[in-house]
Order: sequence, then C-alpha cells, then structure tokens
Amino acid sequence: MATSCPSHTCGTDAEAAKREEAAEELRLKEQLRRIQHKLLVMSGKGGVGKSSVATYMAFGLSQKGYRVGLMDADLHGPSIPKMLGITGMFQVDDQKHLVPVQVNENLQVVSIQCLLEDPDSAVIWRGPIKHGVIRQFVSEVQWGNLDYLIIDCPPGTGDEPLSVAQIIPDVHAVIVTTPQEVALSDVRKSINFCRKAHLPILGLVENMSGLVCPHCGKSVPLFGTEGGRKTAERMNIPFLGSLPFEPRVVEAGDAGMPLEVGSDASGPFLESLNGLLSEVIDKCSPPLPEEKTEAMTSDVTKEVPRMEKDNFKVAIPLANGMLCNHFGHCERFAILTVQNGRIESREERTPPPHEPGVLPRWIAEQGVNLVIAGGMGQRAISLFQERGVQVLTGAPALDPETLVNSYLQGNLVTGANVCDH
Ligand SMILES: Nc1ncnc2c1ncn2[C@@H]1O[C@H](COP(=O)(O)OP(=O)(O)OP(=O)(O)O)[C@@H](O)[C@H]1O
Repeated sequence: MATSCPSHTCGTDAEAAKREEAAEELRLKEQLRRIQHKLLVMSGKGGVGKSSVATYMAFGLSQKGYRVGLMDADLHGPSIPKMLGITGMFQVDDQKHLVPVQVNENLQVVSIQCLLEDPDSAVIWRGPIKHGVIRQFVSEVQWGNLDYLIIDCPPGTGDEPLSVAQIIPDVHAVIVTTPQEVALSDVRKSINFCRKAHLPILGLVENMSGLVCPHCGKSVPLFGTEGGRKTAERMNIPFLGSLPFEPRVVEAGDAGMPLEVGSDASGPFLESLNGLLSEVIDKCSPPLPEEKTEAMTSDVTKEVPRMEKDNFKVAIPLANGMLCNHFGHCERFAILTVQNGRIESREERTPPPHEPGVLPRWIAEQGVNLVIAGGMGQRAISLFQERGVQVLTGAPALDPETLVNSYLQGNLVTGANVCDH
C-alpha cells in the first residue's frame, strides 16, 4: 500500500491531493444534480428587502409543498436565521456533513450565523475563503433532493454572487429592487454583472412598491411607482412581480415568525407574494429561460446511457493519470475490464500516433465496448458508433477507477461535450 511522504515533496502527496480534489468535484456535481432549480437572490443596493424576498420565496414555496433549501450566503451580514427564528448551532453527522436546520417539513436552512459560537462576532474573510465556504455550503451539506435551492447573497456585485455563479453553473438570478431611481441605477449594474458572469436572469422583483393604507385601501407610493417594471422592460428581462410595503412584515421579521403563506393568505403583501411565487414556479417549469452561452451549457449535466451487459471493457483517455479532456491528444489509454458489474482489472496502453480515424479503429480492436471521455469530435463519435462502441462525453477529469465505479453505481455526472474541434 502506498504511504504518504513525510517531506510532502514527492508525488505521493500531490497525487493524493489531486484525488481528493477530484473526489470533491464529483461530490459537488452529485449534490447539484439532486437540486432541480437553483435561484440566487441578489440586489444592487442594500436594504431593499432582498433577504426578506429570499426568505418569503423559500418559506412560501415550502408551504406549497416544494422541498426547499435556503442558503444564506450573506456571510458578513446574515439575517435569515433572525427572520426565521433560528437559534443555536448546526449539527454535524457521522460523515462530518453539516445538517441544515429544519424550519418546517419542507424547508431547510444553512447560514454562517449557525456556525458562530458568539452570535455577535464579526466574520472577517477575504474572497478566496468566502468562495470555499460557499462551495462547502453546497457540497458538504446534507441537502438531499430539493426542488428549489434559494441563495441569499449580500447586496452588490462582489465576491459572493460571483462565487455562486462559478460554483453552480445552472443557477438563475432573481434581482430585487425598490422602485426609486437610486436603487434602479444599481439594479442596472446587477443586470450587467449577470450578463458578464453568464448568469441567466429569472427576473426582477420590485419590493416596497407602495404602502396600502389600512383605512382607505389606497396605495401610497413610498418610493415612486412602476420603476421596477419599467426597468425590467428597458433591460429586456422578465418582471416577476411587486410586493407592497406592509408593516406586519417588519414585525414578523423582527419576531422571527414569518407570515404564513397559504391559500387563505390575507393582506396585500401575502396576496402579492402568492402571485410572485406562481410566476417563479411558472418560469422554473422546464425549460428555464435560455440565456446561457456555450461555455455555460458545457457544465449542464445530462442523462448517462447504461451498458446492457455486466461484462465489458471501458477505455479512458489519460493525461497524468486522470481523464484527459482532449481525446485525440491523450498520452495513454486506461482500459478497465468490468466483470459481473465490478472492475476486474486495469491496464494502460499507448495508442498509435494521432491521425484522423486511427484511434476509434485501434480502440475497437482492443475489444473495448465503452469509451468515457471529456471532449470528442463528432467524426470520432461516428466512427465509434459504426464499430458498435458506446461513447460517453463530458465526463470530469478524474481517475479511471472513480469514473468507472461512478458509472457502475449510476451516479456518474457528465456535462456537454467540450471538444473544440
Ligand atoms: N415588503 C416589505 N414590507 C415591509 N417591510 C419590509 C418589506 N421588505 C423588507 N422589509 C423590511 O425591511 C428591512 C430590510 O429588509 P432586508 O433585511 O430583507 O433587506 P436586504 O436588502 O436583505 O438588506 P441587506 O442589504 O442588509 O442585505 C427589514 O426590516 C424587513 O423586515
């Protein structure tokens, strides 16, 4: 058995680190595969009610029967635990995974606040640490299967929304604003941020759009009218709806007891919230608005076809012991023999020099039935198909055993074929 080098200078440790990184990548993809819709709630400006909107979206969807996770990614100013009346610390399970706080049967919450021994202590972290924490909030938390993961980010276009966009390739943004021009100018920045970060926008929510007078029922435009809707039209993004200012929302937030969203929901805020939730559910029903670029879609996971027999051979192109993304230019191939649904043996073979059409023929001659690859040109795929060899593209750059075992267990997650030929 290989032992770790105490000097940390030889390849053993580097390889172990690489394997750990690859396993972590696989864990992240597997977690994301189990979450259907991921929504990042953001705002250009502070205090517009972004955390309230995130909380009510999550709480409301959970009350409608959806399985919802709410992730508080506002690491410096987490307010979700307060709004939901969550106190105390998180539990950790035997596998050292964080167990989210269960708010009701369908709603689970994760916030940095629940990791702080002193609730008033300040978190002083720079970007890379925050990126790591957000990544762990996705991959190391026992979310289980979710219909929606709602992520609350701090205001502005800083590290946190960028990290979320990088870690969760199929996340969609919900942008919250109030109707006055000073908030709307920041919203335009948020929209442009999303476009630059290739983060598709589900739509815009206008919060505190007016105060409904409890005496005469007329709406008093606290911050002007219709600014959100007009901005959405001008910037060509969907408008999801507006939520009025209602003093009960402040009281409920301070008391940690959100207003109940149900079919008998009463009051201007809850009535508008119901409309907003319907719009969100509608927009999330497949397919989500396609604003994605090629680069984004390359990370979208897809169904993996299964082999019909228990005994077969798998070929994987290699570079430095891991799957090589460029099929035609790999150094070697790992060929693994599967018998009775288990890896029986593994060998490595050097292919003949690269020439068009040579590799598919050579691989088929090795008795291979399945190729697991990153990117591959369409011509090579066709040549394999002609020889009865199945091809699976878009697999992650992991070691062959991890890939084949994941394939056998039915949890290999693949993205798009990223070949640029
Ligand atoms: N529609 C509403 N009606 C009444 N009060 C509201 C409404 N939306 C938000 N609030 C209140 O406004 C205050 C600020 O809201 P919230 O904390 O959600 O804003 P935020 O944009 O997340 O702030 P931050 O910039 O600190 O992250 C809270 O007291 C909240 O209860």
